[in-house]
Amino acid sequence: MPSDDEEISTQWTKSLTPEEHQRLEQQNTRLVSNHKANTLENEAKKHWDLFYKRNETRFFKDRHWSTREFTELLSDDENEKRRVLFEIGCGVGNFIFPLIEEKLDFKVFACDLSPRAIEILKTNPLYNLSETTAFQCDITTEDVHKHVEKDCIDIVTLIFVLSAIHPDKFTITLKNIFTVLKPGGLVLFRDYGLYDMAQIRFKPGNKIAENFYMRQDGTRSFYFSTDFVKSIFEIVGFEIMENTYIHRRTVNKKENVDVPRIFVQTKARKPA
Ligand SMILES: C[S@@+](CC[C@H](N)C(=O)[O-])C[C@H]1O[C@@H](n2cnc3c(N)ncnc32)[C@H](O)[C@@H]1O
Repeated sequence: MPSDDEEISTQWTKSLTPEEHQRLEQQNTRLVSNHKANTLENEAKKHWDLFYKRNETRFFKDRHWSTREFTELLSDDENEKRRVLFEIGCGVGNFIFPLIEEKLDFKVFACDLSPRAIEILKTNPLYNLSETTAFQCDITTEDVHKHVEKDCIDIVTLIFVLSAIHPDKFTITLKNIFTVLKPGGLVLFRDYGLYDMAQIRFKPGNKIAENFYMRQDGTRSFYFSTDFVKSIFEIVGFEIMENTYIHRRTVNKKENVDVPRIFVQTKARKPA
């Protein structure tokens, strides 16, 4: 029986069944209007803030897989200078607090579009125990440079965040990240993969653009192929170190849930 944690990494995405193909075709019969799409873009901050008002810390699980998947977060060099980590789209801290609990020796910057997420994150007792600076910021704008100097970050983590951003803004987002990284610095990326079950499940009326959808709560989600991830990182000047699909099963025996998920995981480097 697959466990909740089982992950297989591959170079391929799934092939679609005829029914899945038909569902994806049906999504094109009714697209989100331009007016609605523009409103969603202008109100992205409001929708994420309402998300955290409703869910507080209850929605995302702590990411306890991070050092297993991203061994770059571990360092065995005791003489190394303290490294600087920047968690972008940190939400309420499900990625960074497990790292702090594991006593990884980082100075941490963390930002999110939602002011409420940052407020909640700051109430976590681990916040004051660590050298963490959290701030509200839209990573698609140059505001980030008011908080973080250029060429100063060793590792940027971007975990299920780029998918929430309009694809027209992927390049500017990655340029902002490139600017704050030190030469030789890394981006660790995980996000929703092409043909993930959540993509196939969308009904007509929710598709905004190719592989980009609106959820019922007004937040949005993009589904990435590894080729697409490679192209957007390389346009900005990153070197791709790893880029793969992750096939995972989410299993909850009590609730009789056993669903396949597809993610993309990428490691990219700013040239030294
Ligand atoms: C799916 S959540 C992931 C949260 C966290 N990274 C984790 O793994 O638990 C996506 C997060 O991205 C944030 N976000 C969306 N657009 C953003 C933007 N333009 N700039 C910064 N954060 C953004 C949202 O507020 C939300 O907290």
